[in-house]
Amino acid sequence: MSLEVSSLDAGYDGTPILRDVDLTVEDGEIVGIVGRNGVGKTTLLKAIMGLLAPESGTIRFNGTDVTGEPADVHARGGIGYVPQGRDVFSGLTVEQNLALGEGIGEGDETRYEQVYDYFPILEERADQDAGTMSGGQQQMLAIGRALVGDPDLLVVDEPSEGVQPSIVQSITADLERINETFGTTILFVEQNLSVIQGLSERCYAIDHGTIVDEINGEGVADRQRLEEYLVV
Ligand SMILES: Nc1ncnc2c1ncn2[C@@H]1O[C@H](COP(=O)(O)OP(=O)(O)OP(=O)(O)O)[C@@H](O)[C@H]1O
Repeated sequence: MSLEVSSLDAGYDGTPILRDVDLTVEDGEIVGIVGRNGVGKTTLLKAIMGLLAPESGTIRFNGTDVTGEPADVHARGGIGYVPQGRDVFSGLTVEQNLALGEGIGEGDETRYEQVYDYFPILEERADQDAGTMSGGQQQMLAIGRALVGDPDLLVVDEPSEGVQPSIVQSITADLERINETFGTTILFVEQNLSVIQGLSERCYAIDHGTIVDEINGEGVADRQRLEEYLVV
């Protein structure tokens, strides 16, 4: 698995948001994208997912140019997406929500078992409407739904948002375990310092639609350096 974004420009209805974004994710890495509200983090993930057509630049997945390909092509090619706000279907059961992920990738029964192993609460609540679950449980469901499709790359938009602090840590640990056990590469957006520090091996800071810093190993442990790019 490899993801390579080069000189990417993207925006909405002619309003530029992302400018000249370069970013790479190597096989097996966990890479974070950090930055304040409204700097373009979600826009970047949408462009990577094919939900927003770039103005210019290229997105390569496993060496293949996928720029401008629609989202379902990205999904079938091995990129799973956990959108901001999760987008679970409240009126569908947990199991029905998971099944939506199956249609996308090459999921099979074994994947369900693995997802239920990771998130036992999803098996316990399989027949309940997703809308009856807490924010944290819905986040687990959204991650589970992406995993059912057996992605090589999991793209996660603000996993801590709307999740109780006590559950944030467990979701962080789950993502780490998914990376270790399945070898799933993870690219995530986050503003929560402890999640960023707990999860990222490396991260990019984004401001006004541009990558302004690339922070490696020791830098990730440097709270002050990260706080420059976050609201504290
Ligand atoms: N669908 C849209 N149409 C027009 N403008 C948009 C749209 N979505 C986002 N924007 C604008 O693009 C800019 C970047 O938004 P984006 O959601 O990518 O930021 P973000 O860093 O993910 O912020 P947050 O952390 O609040 O989600 C903002 O100015 C936002 O108002």
